[in-house]
Amino acid sequence: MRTSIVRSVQSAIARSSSSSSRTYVCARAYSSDSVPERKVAVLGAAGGIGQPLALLMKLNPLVSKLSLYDIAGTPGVAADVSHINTRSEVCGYAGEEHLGKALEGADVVIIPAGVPRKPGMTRDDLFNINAGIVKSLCTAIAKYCPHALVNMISNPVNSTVPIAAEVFKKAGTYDEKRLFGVTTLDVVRAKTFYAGKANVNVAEVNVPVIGGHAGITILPLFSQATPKANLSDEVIKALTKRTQDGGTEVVEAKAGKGSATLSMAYAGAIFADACLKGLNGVPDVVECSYVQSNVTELPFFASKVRLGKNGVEEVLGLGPLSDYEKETLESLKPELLSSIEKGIKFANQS
Ligand SMILES: NC(=O)C1=CN([C@@H]2O[C@H](COP(=O)(O)OP(=O)(O)OC[C@H]3O[C@@H](n4cnc5c(N)ncnc54)[C@H](O)[C@@H]3O)[C@@H](O)[C@H]2O)C=CC1
Ligand SMILES: O=C([O-])CC(=O)C(=O)O
Repeated sequence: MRTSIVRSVQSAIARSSSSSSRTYVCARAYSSDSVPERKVAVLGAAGGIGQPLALLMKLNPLVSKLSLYDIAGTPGVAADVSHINTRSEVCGYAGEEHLGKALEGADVVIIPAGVPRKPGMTRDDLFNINAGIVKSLCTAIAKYCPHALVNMISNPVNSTVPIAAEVFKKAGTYDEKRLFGVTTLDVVRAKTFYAGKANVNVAEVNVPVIGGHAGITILPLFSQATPKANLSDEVIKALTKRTQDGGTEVVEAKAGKGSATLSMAYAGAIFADACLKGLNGVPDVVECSYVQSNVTELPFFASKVRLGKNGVEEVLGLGPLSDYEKETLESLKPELLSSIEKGIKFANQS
């Protein structure tokens, strides 16, 4: 992903001698026969995450159609990114009456629609607003692109993914292989924080992160981190806590102006790229994601997942855990279960 973005940017700069100005909503750049046609839709594309995510997906050579949907503001975002001379055609859709067109034929739908946290709030405090948004967007997905891979970013992810599953079940379109809670930002943070403490090249670091995506439900497995480093128990605990509180660290630093957007867009682009590679048959694509799972007794759980032509090819096991990780895993289960149940209840009563 990193290499392909750099290549796209480099070749875009090399080709930047002439660009025409376009004022229409859909703009085609150029086509390529070497990779399959893939449509990616971003719902909430005019927001803090949506805009940089739209940029990063426009730089992805695996995307042939980029569909940007929001309740307002998307024609401007679409016109802007459409001038970037990369493969994809870009279309901007604003307003619910255009949601069907935005979704039709999508292979991957990324959902960063909804309100972000302010200081003092938990992700669960977003439930009342975001649950309804996610429910209505997923109802439309079931209707217009029931086979798309859905990348859920909207918080609280621990509940919005079960809501999506229930909506799809009711519509008769649920396929557990195609629904993903995006927890990649937890992995991105764990890698960065670990590299800093272990004094290793961050580009080589791998750290699985399991559980869910809120506070103590986020469990980075530093015992499995590579390259190996001899970190003390205290340092591992501090790294775990910092990863769990990474979102809050950004919310506080932004002081009322929202939560992580740029790092989230990066993480979302990494995960969508992995989904596209899996769909295209690239072997051994593995990312952590919050999916329907039986690796624990909880119905949804984040762990390493192998991606393939149908979405989830295999939910991988947790591997060996340290005593600290075993204890932390047990203590996160009640909160995660209650967030899952809250989502299921919401979807079935409203
Ligand atoms: N999974 C993760 O790791 C992360 C998740 N998030 C979550 O992502 C969500 C979005 O965050 P930001 O982009 O910062 O918020 P934002 O407020 O900047 O953007 C949200 C966008 O969603 C749009 N929107 C609202 N209702 C909509 C609907 N019914 N259909 C389509 N679009 C709709 C808004 O118009 C807005 O443009 C929040 O819930 C936030 O908590 C944020 C960071 C990390
Ligand atoms: O903390 C938040 O509200 C946004 C988020 O999920 C993150 O940054 O991990």
